[in-house]
Amino acid sequence: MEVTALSHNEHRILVINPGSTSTKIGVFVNDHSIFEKTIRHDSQFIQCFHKIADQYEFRKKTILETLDEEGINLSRLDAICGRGGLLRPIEGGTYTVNKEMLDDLHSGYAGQHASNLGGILAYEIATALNIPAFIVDPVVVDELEPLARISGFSLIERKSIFHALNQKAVARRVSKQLGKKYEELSVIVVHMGGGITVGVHKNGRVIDVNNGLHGEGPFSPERAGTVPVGDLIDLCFSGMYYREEIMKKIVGQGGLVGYLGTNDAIEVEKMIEHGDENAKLVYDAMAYQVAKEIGSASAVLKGKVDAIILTGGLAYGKEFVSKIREYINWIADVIVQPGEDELQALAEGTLRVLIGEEQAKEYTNDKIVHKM
Ligand SMILES: Nc1ncnc2c1ncn2[C@@H]1O[C@H](COP(=O)(O)OP(=O)(O)O)[C@@H](O)[C@H]1O
Ligand SMILES: CCCC(=O)OP(=O)(O)O
Repeated sequence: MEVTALSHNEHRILVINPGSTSTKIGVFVNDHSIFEKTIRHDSQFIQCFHKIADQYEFRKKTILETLDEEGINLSRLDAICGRGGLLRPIEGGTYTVNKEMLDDLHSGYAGQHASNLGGILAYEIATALNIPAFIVDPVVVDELEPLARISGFSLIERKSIFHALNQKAVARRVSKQLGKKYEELSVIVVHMGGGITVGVHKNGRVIDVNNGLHGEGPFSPERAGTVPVGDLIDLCFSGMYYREEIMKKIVGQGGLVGYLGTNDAIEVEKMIEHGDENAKLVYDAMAYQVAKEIGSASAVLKGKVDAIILTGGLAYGKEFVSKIREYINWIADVIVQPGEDELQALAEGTLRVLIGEEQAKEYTNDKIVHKM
């Protein structure tokens, strides 16, 4: 690749977004991408690792080899940023990767999710280069209103676990397009990927959102979402399953995977094209549940919704999007922003700190959370 001299106000940033079956990496000069690559991993190989953190050595080697092949000079980097992680609940922003954060990511204190590797990889590669490591808007960004925390069962509090990074980045982008500040708007952002989360963004804060990992909301390509609770309890105590097996059926093998054996919506669309009635019913049900969640989010905003934004991989599906639209068009304008731009969002969050526009926040592990 072409090597150019950096001027004093240019910052070169490596960003790392570990997903369940891929690691996306990018190199940015300020907020301008000069290299991006999705490294795919064999899903059966990945599943051999007992804990997410055990994949660290393998993913690090793959990243470094890829950068080397592309001729990227690591010594010219100024900072590294990873997508993090199932940590304890924190407010949005850019965080320095510190020891307390690393302890929680390594142990999976708040749970197992591929993004736990983001902070670990950023830290390990950055430390060898003597440069800082950050994470931006991790999946545990928690800005819930007190009202939204009440689950209805006094032993369990609702949690904020969602696609915070992409939801906030897309909401900021659309606000700009609408000629307003993110902090002035009330929007509903629907990220539809492996998991599906519907966030209520009011004046720059996500005041309510479904826990998209193992909590609630619509079912998704690989997660069950809300399930009838009494029946789930019966299943748990039926003696037929270990805890890990039930958890896997909810996260990873739930949703489309459970009904149709695939998490790939494109494959499901092909099944429907070939006349598979069951696939059509299940796919329609997923759109129906997403629409119901949007309706519920619009009630949180008392109907004063500036826009509904559909994003994530499933937003590429024209039929799927049009099904959702049929139910929710009456609420507000629907803006479709397919895919995600998480690498860009990581670079922008890091840059805000490097140029002094924001100060990096410090993570502390003094909050106790119910472990999963
Ligand atoms: N063109 C497309 N049409 C319909 N569905 C798509 C399309 N592209 C991707 N998807 C689906 O989007 C889902 C993955 O979304 P993505 O946002 O990449 O997930 P992740 O949460 O892993 O980042 C998969 O079910 C995939 O099949
Ligand atoms: C854990 C909430 C965010 C999420 O579901 O991410 P993926 O869809 O990338 O697994």
